Amino acid sequence: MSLLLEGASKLQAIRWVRPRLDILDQLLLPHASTYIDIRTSADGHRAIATMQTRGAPAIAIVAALSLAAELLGSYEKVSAMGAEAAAALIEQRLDYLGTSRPTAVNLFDAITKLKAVVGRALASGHSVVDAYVDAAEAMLAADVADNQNIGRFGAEFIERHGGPLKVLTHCNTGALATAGHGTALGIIRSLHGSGELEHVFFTETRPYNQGARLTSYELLVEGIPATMVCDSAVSALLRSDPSIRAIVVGADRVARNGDTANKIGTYQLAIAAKFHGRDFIVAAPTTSIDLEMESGKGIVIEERGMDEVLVTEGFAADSVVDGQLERAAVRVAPVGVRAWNPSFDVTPAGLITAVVTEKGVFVKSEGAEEFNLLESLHK
Ligand SMILES: CSC[C@H]1O[C@H](OP(=O)(O)O)[C@H](O)[C@@H]1O
Repeated sequence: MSLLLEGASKLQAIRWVRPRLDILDQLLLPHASTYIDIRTSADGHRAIATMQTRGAPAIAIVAALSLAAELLGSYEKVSAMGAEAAAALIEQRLDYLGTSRPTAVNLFDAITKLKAVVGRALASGHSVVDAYVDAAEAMLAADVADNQNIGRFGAEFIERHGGPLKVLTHCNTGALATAGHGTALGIIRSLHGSGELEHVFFTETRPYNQGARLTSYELLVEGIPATMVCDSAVSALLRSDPSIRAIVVGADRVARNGDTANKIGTYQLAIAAKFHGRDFIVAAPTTSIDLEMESGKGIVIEERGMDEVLVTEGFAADSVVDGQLERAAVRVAPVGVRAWNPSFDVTPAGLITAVVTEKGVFVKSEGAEEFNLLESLHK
C-alpha cells in the first residue's frame, strides 16, 4: 500500500510503501539527496541514533515503521510464533528502539501506544503483526494531518498582529523533521500559503547546523523568502527589525506546565523575544506533550559527542569519490580543548506566549507563569 500523503510537502524525509521503508539521509543534506533502505528495527535504531533521521515526530515514526518493515520481512515466521511470543518480540524490539535517543517524548508515546495495540490483538500471531503494522502506518498519516492543523492554528494566532508578517525560527521543524508539512515550519508554510508571510529568518543552529543544512534546503525548495542568521545574531536582529513579530520553534518534550525542551539555543531565543516584546511560540503535536512530566526539571537532556562542536563547521559533503560522498570534517578548535554539548535546553513556561498543537492554541491564564496543559487538553 502506498502512503502518498496528501498535504506532505514536496520533500519526504520518510517514504513508506509497504513493506519498504526508505529515509532521506539527513547527514548528507543539503549536498546530496540520498534515500537509505531501513529493513529492521536495528536499522531504525542506528538511523535515529546517528541522526540520519531526526526531529521528534520523525524519530517516532521511523522507529515504528522500521519494526513494521522487519515484521513484514519475516511475516510468516513471526506469525507462526503465536500471539504471545510475537507480542513479546515486538515489545522487546520497541524497548530497544526506545534507547536510540532520550529527549523527544514522541518516541516513548509511540512505543506505549503500539504496545497497547498489540496487547489488544492477541487472537493469533497474524493478528498481532497485522495490528502492529496498521497502527504504525496510521501514525505516519496522522502526523501530516496534525501538522496541517498546527500550521492553520499557528498562522491564525500570529496573523492577529496583522500582516504581512516576519517571523524567526530555530533548528529544523519541517518536512525533514516530521511526516510532512512540519510544526513550526508548518506554521511558516501555512503563513506563506495564505500570502501573509513577508519573510522568515532562521538560525544556522550550531553545532549540528539543522538550520544551515536542513531548514535552508526546505525553504529554498518551497520558494519561501528567507534569510539565515548566526545563532548569536538574533538579539541584534530583533532590535534592528521591529516588524519581526514572533519567534516560532518546535519541541522535543513539553511538560504539563508548559516548560519546553527543544534544540539548544531555544532558551536564549525566548529570553531575546521577551526582552524585545515579541511572541515566543512553541509548535508541537500533542504527542510531544508529556502530561506525566510536571515541569521541565525532570526532562532528560541528550548530550552528544564533542566533535560536533570542536571539529566540524558543518557536516559538509566535500566530494564524491567512486560514487560515495566524502564528508568534510574540519577541525576548528585546537586539540585538547574541552566542550559542553547538550543537544537541547529547557525554556520555562513563563517565557512562552503560546503552545500551538493540532487541537488548538493554548495560552496561560491571565497573570499565570505556567500553563495547565492537562486541563487544556481535556476540556
Ligand atoms: C518537529 S522537530 C522537533 C525538534 O526536534 C529537533 O531536534 P533534533 O534535530 O536533534 O532531532 C529540534 O529540537 C526540533 O525543534
